[in-house]
Amino acid sequence: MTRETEPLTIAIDGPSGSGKSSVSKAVAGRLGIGYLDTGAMYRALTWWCVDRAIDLGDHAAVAIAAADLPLELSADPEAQRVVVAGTDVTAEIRSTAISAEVSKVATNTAVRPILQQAQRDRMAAITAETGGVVAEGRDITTVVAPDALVRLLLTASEDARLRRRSAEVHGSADEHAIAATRDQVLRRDRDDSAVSQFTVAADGVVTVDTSDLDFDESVEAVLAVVASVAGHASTDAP
Ligand SMILES: Nc1ncnc2c1ncn2[C@@H]1O[C@H](COP(=O)(O)OP(=O)(O)O)[C@@H](O)[C@H]1O
Ligand SMILES: Nc1ccn([C@H]2C[C@H](O)[C@@H](COP(=O)(O)OP(=O)(O)O)O2)c(=O)n1
Repeated sequence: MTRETEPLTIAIDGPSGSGKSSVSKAVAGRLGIGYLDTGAMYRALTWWCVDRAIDLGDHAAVAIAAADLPLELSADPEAQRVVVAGTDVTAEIRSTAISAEVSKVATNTAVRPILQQAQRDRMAAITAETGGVVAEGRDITTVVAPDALVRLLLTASEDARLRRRSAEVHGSADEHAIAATRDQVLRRDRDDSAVSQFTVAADGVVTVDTSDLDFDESVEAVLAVVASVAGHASTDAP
């Protein structure tokens, strides 16, 4: 298979607020391939455990819930929908309450191999359906899909990440809003770093620093890496 005909698997990792989800969705849309938000799977499992009153500190019980998680996740980058046991939790899994708890689930080492295998299976199914996939998270370039055709680490300064998340969640990037965002960005990254390496690019992984790029420039920078590594051009003009 030549690089042009090889399935277009793109793995993107990075810390909170680096732009992984929004940039990955736009890149998948421009390339006409599917999208997998692996963080949404950790969030959906957290929601499911809270809903069923499973103690997040009970590692074995959370792992059993992970193996049985009745999750439906859309692959369409323009219409993301997360459904657990028939309940649409697309918005709720982004709530501050779930953001505050999700690292307890993501750092459970009995849970990770279960979700990582589910993510590999999902990547294969999306690739079979659309010819490729953009999968993003914390360990996609290193553990879930180290053989992906294109592997990228999206980074941004702490300041830029706090400002972005603050504007997104609180509609403002003033001092108070930023202070209220620190837990969901910095504390969570610190906790999540215990189980994944997503601040330094692994061998063969290309770093794209978006600190001084706006959103559209970030999308173009990622598409340029895809074109240089895989020889794929995007299908639409911006
Ligand atoms: N390069 C960028 N410049 C400015 N804002 C950005 C950029 N990339 C993403 N954003 C915005 O920052 C917020 C967080 O981005 P998101 O994609 O959710 O990050 P992550 O998935 O890495 O946590 C979103 O509101 C998004 O639109
Ligand atoms: N592959 C992944 C994806 C996410 N996680 C963890 C890290 C985060 O705390 C949660 C939620 O991830 P998500 O990507 O939604 O978080 P952000 O949008 O970057 O704030 O899951 C992980 O450990 N491994």
